[in-house]
Amino acid sequence: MSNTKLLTAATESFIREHIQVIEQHANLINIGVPIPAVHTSMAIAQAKMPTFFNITTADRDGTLLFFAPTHLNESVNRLPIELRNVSERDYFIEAMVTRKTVISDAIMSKGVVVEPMISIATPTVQNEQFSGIVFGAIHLGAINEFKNTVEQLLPNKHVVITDNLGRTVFTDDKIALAPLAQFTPFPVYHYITELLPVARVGGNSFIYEHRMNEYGWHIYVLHDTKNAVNDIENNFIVVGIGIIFVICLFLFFAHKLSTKITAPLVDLLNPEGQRHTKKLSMLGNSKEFSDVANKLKRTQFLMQSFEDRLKQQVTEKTVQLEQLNLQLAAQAREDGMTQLLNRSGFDELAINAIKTSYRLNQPFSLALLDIDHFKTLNDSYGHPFGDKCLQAFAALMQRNCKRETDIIGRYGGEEFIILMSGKDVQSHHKMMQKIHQQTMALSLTTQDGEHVSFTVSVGICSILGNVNLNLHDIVELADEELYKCKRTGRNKISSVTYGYTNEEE
Ligand SMILES: Nc1nc2c(ncn2[C@@H]2O[C@H](COP(=O)(O)OP(=O)(O)OP(=O)(O)O)[C@@H](O)[C@H]2O)c(=O)[nH]1
Repeated sequence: MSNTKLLTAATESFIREHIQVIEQHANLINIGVPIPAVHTSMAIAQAKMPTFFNITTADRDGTLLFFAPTHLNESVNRLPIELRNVSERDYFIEAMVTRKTVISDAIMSKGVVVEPMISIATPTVQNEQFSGIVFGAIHLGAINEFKNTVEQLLPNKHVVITDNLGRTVFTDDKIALAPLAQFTPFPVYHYITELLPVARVGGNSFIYEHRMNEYGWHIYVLHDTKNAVNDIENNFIVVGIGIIFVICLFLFFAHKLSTKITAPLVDLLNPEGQRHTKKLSMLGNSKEFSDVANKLKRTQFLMQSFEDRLKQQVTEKTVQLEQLNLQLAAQAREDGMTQLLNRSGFDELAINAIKTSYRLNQPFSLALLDIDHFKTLNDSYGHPFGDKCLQAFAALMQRNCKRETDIIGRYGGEEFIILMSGKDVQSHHKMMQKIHQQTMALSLTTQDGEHVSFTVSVGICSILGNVNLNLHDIVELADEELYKCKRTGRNKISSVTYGYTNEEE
């Protein structure tokens, strides 16, 4: 039961209890019990119920007839008539008119005792005529019933009870509200509590609960806003931690569940094979699962085949590319017209061959061969014929220089080069003589059917032992010999030997 409901029930039973006493005595009068006996009973009742500071009878004009406690009767009788008459009081008038028990608003008593009070008035009726009232004044300052209830049930809360006009009937000791003080809380709303009404009492703010009892009294239970806000904030933390805990728990179980589902699927894709068997059985052998498993296996198989095919294609392409690279490299070193090495191709091989010869202390010769008057050939028979001569001369060289160690190249234009290693330099010279003679014997037919021959000049540089000359030096020396040939009439061989002898032929 809520706080206000409890208190509402308590106030109702409090009022009912007091009504009963008043109505009992009115009834005694109504049924004709001798008045002295009724007065005696009233005095006893008042003594037993100290919240009644008096239980009184008045005649039909409102004049007080009897006053309990009886020791005040004399004082009452000495009062001026207007103070001994209650005919102007609302509770008297209402009881007279309605012929029913009336509970007054919270008012000040008058007469011998002036205190805040609530009057319970019951009309008396004799010969069906209104004959007066029996009424008891509840001393608001002496209400202790609720105090105990409040202290026991609501130790940290405050209670305000008002009549139906908002005049204070009761407050606990901690609230500084005088009896009869007006208490009509005007709800303002707190930023945290938002929807909870907040009342201000004596400069303090309280969140309040409100209820009205069946007699029109208002019951307010006040909560200190600081405590209430703290309570709410604490609850926020507790609720927040609770929510986080629940989320964590949910995530944990969600993870467990997802792992339980996905682990066997992942395991299915594991090429190690049968490890999934146990996990599969965890899920049961449902048709859906075996469908998924089969599809995954099929996908895995397709992926594997695709990967294998891809690897094979990559390997094939790599080999093709390597071959292409070799071809390109070879082409880069080759003279397109004669298929001999070009200058850079020749240099690359010749440098290594020279180094090897030096290391092995082997003799070697380098010869430059230049077709004589080649320009005239071109000019006389045309450039294509010139090309034909170049190709024929290249073929002639290749036919003669068949040793593995012979390196032949076209060094530019109509100039050819050959490096001969091993054996003796005489054999190199003989080889050049052979080429020289065969060139003279070579006869090429022009487009016009004319037979044309040409000659070649040859400059040779032979090296015996390690003379510390590099390719460039040796080419220059051979070129000097070639120049000598050209200068002295062409169609000649001139040679120089380093490390042994210098000979001109
Ligand atoms: N047909 C043809 N001619 C070329 C090629 N490369 C260079 N020539 C020509 O070869 C000729 C070389 O002429 P020159 O350097 O004066 O030499 P030459 O006429 O042989 O005179 P000498 O060497 O002094 O006997 C030039 O006319 C070039 O145009 C080629 O690939 N094909």
